[in-house]
Amino acid sequence: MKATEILGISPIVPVVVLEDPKDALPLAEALLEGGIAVMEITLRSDAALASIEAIAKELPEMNVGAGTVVNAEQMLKVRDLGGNFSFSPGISTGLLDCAKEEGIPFIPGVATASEVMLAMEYGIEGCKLFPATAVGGIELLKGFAGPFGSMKFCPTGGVSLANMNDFLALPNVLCVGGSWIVPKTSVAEGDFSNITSLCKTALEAID
Ligand SMILES: O=C(O)C(=O)C[C@H](O)[C@H](O)COP(=O)(O)O
Repeated sequence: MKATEILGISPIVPVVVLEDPKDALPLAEALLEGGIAVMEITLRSDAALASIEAIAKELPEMNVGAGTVVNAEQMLKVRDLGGNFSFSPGISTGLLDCAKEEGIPFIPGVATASEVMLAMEYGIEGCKLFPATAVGGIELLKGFAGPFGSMKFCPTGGVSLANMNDFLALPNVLCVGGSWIVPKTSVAEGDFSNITSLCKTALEAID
């Protein structure tokens, strides 16, 4: 699947931190029940890789990938475990070369015009804007739309129910990423039905 197709699966990409792989399947099921069939599990915890593996194996209807991928070794590991894509908070030639050589769907994080141009040199059509609100948010995306008319974005970092529609209204935004849809406390308490409700609330609130 191309990176832009991944960004087209759902208007909201949940950014997930899991502390225990046993939470992976119930969480993926809760998101699917809430209408969201894509999830980014960040490699910030020891549980991440096992969680990606479990979901890829047991729930093929969920498009699961990794976030916080910062080197090629991680990108290959994610692919080997069945992960469908890699998101990174940033962009590097090490990651770009690996994704290109191995045909791995890769959504790099960008925050400047030069980083967008580096992505374009590698044929990338969809980037994460990170950290979206801190680097200029809506105004920056409007600015990028001029010189980089064909580049699509997934703003992430500071996006929430309150501002998601401002981002989704922009023609160069395919989806938004956010952790608000999967509160750590709900996962810790096993309150997966709350996560399903948060998905439904967010999807219904899209203009
Ligand atoms: O880990 C990555 O790959 C990242 O790019 C970082 C996350 O996407 C943001 O930390 C989510 O931001 P919030 O929704 O504001 O919590």
